[in-house]
Amino acid sequence: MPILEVESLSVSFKQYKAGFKQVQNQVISNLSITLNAGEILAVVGASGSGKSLLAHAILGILPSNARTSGIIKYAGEILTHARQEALRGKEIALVPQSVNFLDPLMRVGKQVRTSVKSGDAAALQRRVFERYHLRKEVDNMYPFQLSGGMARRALLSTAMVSGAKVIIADEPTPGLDPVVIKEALNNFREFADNGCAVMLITHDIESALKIADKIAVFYAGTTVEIARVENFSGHGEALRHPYTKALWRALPQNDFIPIPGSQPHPSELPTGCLFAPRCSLATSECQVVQPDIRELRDGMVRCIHAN
Ligand SMILES: Nc1ncnc2c1ncn2[C@@H]1O[C@H](COP(=O)(O)OP(=O)(O)OP(=O)(O)O)[C@@H](O)[C@H]1O
Ligand code: NI
Repeated sequence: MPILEVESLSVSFKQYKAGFKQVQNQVISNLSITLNAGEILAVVGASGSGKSLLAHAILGILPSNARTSGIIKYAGEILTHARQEALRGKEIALVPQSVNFLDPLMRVGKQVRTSVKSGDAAALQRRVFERYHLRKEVDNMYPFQLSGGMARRALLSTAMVSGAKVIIADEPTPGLDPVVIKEALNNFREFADNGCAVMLITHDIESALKIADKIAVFYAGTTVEIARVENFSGHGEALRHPYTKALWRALPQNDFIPIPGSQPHPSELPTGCLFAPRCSLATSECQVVQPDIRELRDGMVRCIHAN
């Protein structure tokens, strides 16, 4: 059952160029994604591909100069701004990419306790801190007294005790030691197995493959492929999009060959397929219009040549 649906989301920012010329930078284009109850959907893609902006669009915390179009639904109903505000931190929790989201003036134990909606807040907070190896002294510390890794564990704790149905975790693990990473990933899996859902935004495809059900691959502000994790095997024969195949082959345990070229900047997106300038399959048709995302072999792909 879909718990969160994003339909044709586009996000752009007005930018001023030299000579006060205004341009509209398209940072997310026509993006659709569904998150089902019981599922972990990993979102992977290069830096600047729009992953955090998608998270912020779902939570309704995009900067005020962002212009958006498209529909986001939660539990089948449209997420209006008022509903986003009412559900934020309650039914939909964010593990933010930046540790600056912690309140600098509140002791971290208290911050975590205030996000508990039902049950014994003090006991839940201590239990989650223990799980993430945060000692008793940490309860009374202020964010500036924490290391980056400790702050990240406090942010994870906040989402875990919130009682949310959906957790959107934006790069939750960098800087954490492997034991804590494993703990956090297991927590996400348990959370989903209890009928909730997780969107796990990460650069770490290998970790994502261990716990996720599906992987959405982002490129230049849109999804090029959504595939089940089982498709990531061998030489990537079961994958659909040339970019996904190339990402898979670029992993150290595979061919470890980087993909030549780089992702286009939002101010200079190609008119046709966004990946065409780097794609060995590109034909003249690919230069004309951006392909729609379509179903293919129990997955989704945005490429006219994929079969
Ligand atoms: N407030 C803003 N104004 C203008 N452009 C922005 C703004 N915030 C983000 N962008 C641009 O939107 C694009 C997508 O940014 P986003 O932060 O979503 O990327 P990301 O995929 O999360 O990257 P990373 O992996 O580095 O976290 C980038 O090109 C970024 O420069
Ligand atoms: Ni990001």
